[in-house]
Amino acid sequence: MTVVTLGPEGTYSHRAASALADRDAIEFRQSVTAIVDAVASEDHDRGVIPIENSIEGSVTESLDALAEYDVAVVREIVTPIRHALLAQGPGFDTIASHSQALAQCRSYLEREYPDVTLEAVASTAQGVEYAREDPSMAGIGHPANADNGTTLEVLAEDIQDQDSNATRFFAVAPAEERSKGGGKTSLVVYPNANYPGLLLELLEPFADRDINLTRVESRPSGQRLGDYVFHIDIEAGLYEARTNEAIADIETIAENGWVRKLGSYDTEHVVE
Ligand SMILES: O=C(O)C(=O)C[C@]1(C(=O)O)C=C[C@@H](O)C=C1
Repeated sequence: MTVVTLGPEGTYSHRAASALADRDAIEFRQSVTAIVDAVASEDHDRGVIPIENSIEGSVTESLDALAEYDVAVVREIVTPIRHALLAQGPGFDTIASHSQALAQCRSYLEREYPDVTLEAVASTAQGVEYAREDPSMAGIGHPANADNGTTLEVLAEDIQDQDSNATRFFAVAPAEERSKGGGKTSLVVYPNANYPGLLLELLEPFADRDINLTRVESRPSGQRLGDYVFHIDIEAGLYEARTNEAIADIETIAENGWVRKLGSYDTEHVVE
């Protein structure tokens, strides 16, 4: 099985992808959209993308890619995120990392480095690679990246704003691998409508059947201001009659738009 995820080597996405395949079966892309595209066009069997962080919330590029491409979600991987500050030495003037990682360390950075320039780059490991090439830069990423090639100094560890920092990743697969088995299901709903009580109507079919929601997120549809796509995760599988009844109700409400069933899956917690 070949897996594609966010590169270069050493990203948190790479660490999560290691739960699915050996290191030599993992390839890298520079963006989440490119990963989902590679799976939708069946260049790879699986893609691993970050979905949501406990401090910073949704990874919006991932949600938008799931609304745009027809792929299945086949597994959820939750990992702790513990960031370190890596550099050739203390004489840097710029800190580069993924925007999510910079945001997860906001308090530390404001307190310790209020005058340093923060630069958002494609991934944490990319920021660390810049620090490896340039003594005026530091990177924020997993501390294991210090020894990837040349050795960088670990200037500080555990710099995330909360010790409990964790990110949820989805393993995505080609659409025909969509599964009905699993304790959770993800849906993307575009009602293409706007009237009082629409969101309430969309959620009632779950409440009526005692189905717990684990996430509701709205993203702009891109069509017009105030028009939304809803990402809904529920604690029930597509193998259950109540899930299919609730989805049938939602399909009626969204008759002028669309409902995408991303599939059912189980959650795995990866500690390291
Ligand atoms: O840059 C990385 O290392 C990633 O895998 C991306 C990402 C994200 O997009 O949330 C993954 C986990 C952390 O929350 C920080 C960054």
